[in-house]
Amino acid sequence: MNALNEPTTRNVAIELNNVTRKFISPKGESTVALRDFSMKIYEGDFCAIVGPTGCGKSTTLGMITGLSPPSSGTVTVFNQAVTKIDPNIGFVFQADAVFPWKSVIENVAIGPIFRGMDKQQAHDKAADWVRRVGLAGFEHHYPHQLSGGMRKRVALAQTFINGPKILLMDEPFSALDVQTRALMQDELLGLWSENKASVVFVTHDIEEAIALADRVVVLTKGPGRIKSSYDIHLPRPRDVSSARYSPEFIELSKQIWSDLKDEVQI
Ligand SMILES: Nc1ncnc2c1ncn2[C@@H]1O[C@H](COP(=O)(O)OP(=O)(O)OP(=O)(O)O)[C@@H](O)[C@H]1O
Repeated sequence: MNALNEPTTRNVAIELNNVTRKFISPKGESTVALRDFSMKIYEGDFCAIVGPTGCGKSTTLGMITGLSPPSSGTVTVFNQAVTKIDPNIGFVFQADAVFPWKSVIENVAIGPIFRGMDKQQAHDKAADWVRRVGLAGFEHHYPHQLSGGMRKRVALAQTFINGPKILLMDEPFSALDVQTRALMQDELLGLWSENKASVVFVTHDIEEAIALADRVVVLTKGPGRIKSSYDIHLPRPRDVSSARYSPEFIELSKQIWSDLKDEVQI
C-alpha cells in the first residue's frame, strides 16, 4: 500500500495522470474543473467518488469516456490512451438513457444490435437480461409505462448486456426513493459480482459509496484533488441495508463525513 491506500501489485484499469481540464465559456471565461489530478482504478475494483458539488466528479468520468478530453495530462484505459469512445465502457447516469419510443426488450437489445448482432439473437439475449433484472412480463412495455426503479432496471440490463469491462456511473440512483434505491444498489452488486467490471461510481451519498465500494475516494472542493481514500473491507456478497448497521460502516461514515464537511462549508 502507498500513502493513498492504493494497492501496488494489481493491474491498473484506468489511470488519470496529471490531468487538467479547463472549460472555456462562449464569452471566453475559463473554468478549471480539475488541475494536476491523478488517480488509478484497479482492475475489478468498485471505486466510489464523493466530493462537494462542482469539484470535478462528472468531468472525471467524461474524460474516461473519451467524450471530453483533458486540456493536458493523460487518461489511459487498460494502458491505452483514450482517444475515442471505447465499446468496453458502459455508462449509467442519473437521467434515464432509455429510448421512449422503444419497448423494454428493444431498448435492451440496442447495444448488441449496434455491435452487429443478428436482430433475433439480440432479442433472445435481451429477453434473458430483462428476466435477470426482474422485468419478466414487461418486455413489451414502453418506458412511460414503467416506474423510475423499473426504468433503472432497464438501464442496468442495457449496460450489462454488453459485458462492459469498465462501468462509469454518475449518481445513477439519486432520483429514486430510498427503498427503491436500496433495491437497485443490491441489484447492481448482484450483476457486478458476476461481471466484475472495474467501476467508477460518483455519488453525493456517503452511505451509498461505502455500501457499494471497495474503495471510497474523497475529493476536495474544485478544482478537485484527492483528499483521502478509504479501503472498504465489509464482506461480500453485501446486503446494502444490513451492511449499514455494522460498527465498521458507522466509523467509516463518520471519518468520510469529517473529511467532506471541511470541503462543503458555505
Ligand atoms: N461544459 C462545461 N462548460 C463550462 N464549465 C463546465 C462544464 N462542465 C463542467 N463545468 C464546470 O467544471 C466544474 C466541475 O464540474 P463537474 O460537473 O465535473 O462537477 P461535479 O463534481 O460533478 O458536480 P456535481 O456534484 O454538482 O454534479 C464546475 O465548476 C462546472 O461549472
